[in-house]
Amino acid sequence: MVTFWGGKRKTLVTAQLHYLFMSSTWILPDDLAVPDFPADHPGPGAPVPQHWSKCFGCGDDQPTGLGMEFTTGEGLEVIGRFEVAKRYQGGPGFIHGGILMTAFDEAQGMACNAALRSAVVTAHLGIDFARPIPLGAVLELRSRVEGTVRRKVYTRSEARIVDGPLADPDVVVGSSYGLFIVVGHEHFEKGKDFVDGMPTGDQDISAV
Ligand SMILES: CCCCCCCC/C=C\CCCCCCCC(=O)SCCNC(=O)CCNC(=O)[C@H](O)C(C)(C)COP(=O)(O)OP(=O)(O)OC[C@H]1O[C@@H](n2cnc3c(N)ncnc32)[C@H](O)[C@@H]1OP(=O)(O)O
Repeated sequence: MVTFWGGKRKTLVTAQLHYLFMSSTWILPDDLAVPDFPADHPGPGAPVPQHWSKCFGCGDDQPTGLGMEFTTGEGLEVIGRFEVAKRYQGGPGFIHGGILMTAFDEAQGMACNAALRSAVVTAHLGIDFARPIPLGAVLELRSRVEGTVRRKVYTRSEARIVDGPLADPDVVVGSSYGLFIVVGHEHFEKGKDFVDGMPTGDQDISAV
């Protein structure tokens, strides 16, 4: 904790500095329900299909997208991977923060879908940028559902560099928490006039 005087009015300003643990506080509700493990869960290492082929996060028919690929992990964990392409640059040589946030959004949405078998949309996302992430790094995002309250789904995710420059699977380079909301197919009805393609796989969920 650091206290100092600042500004023309000499206001007392108190700032808490997190030198050691760069992570924000995210308080889960007391009435959180942990979802049942799906009876037909394939076990660790199974591919988790894209949810929509035009999706910027996971679609294989989206050339400018992240092209994230997902597999199941232990329990309800979902593991996503992508390589930080040069076009995702923010500061010279490093990933743009918004790209990392997009990856966390996608990864936690996929974890909701795998655990609950329901469509979800993002209501709130938080992110901690713990280390600079170089271009060419292969990022692995491990995400899970912490629990649900009615239609609200609370999630967590951590990113590590597992291949390429600065790879170290023991170092968390970023982390995120999310609040997703379970929605019905009518949610996507509003988008059907703007869709720019047709589903290309059985697993595709889109507005068409
Ligand atoms: C990109 C498309 C994704 C396609 C997914 C296809 C399905 C595949 C399935 C799965 C894979 C997922 C992979 C996708 C990954 C990417 C996901 C994205 O980036 S989604 C795009 C960004 N997000 C939006 O565009 C939402 C825009 N917002 C809305 O449409 C509404 O606000 C919505 C649906 C979130 C809530 O509206 P209401 O009318 O249905 O429900 P109300 O009653 O307002 O909220 C329900 C509960 O949630 C709380 N809530 C809602 N928003 C909140 C917020 N921002 N912060 C805190 N609480 C919030 C409320 O207080 C309420 O809580 P109480 O049950 O009463 O306790």
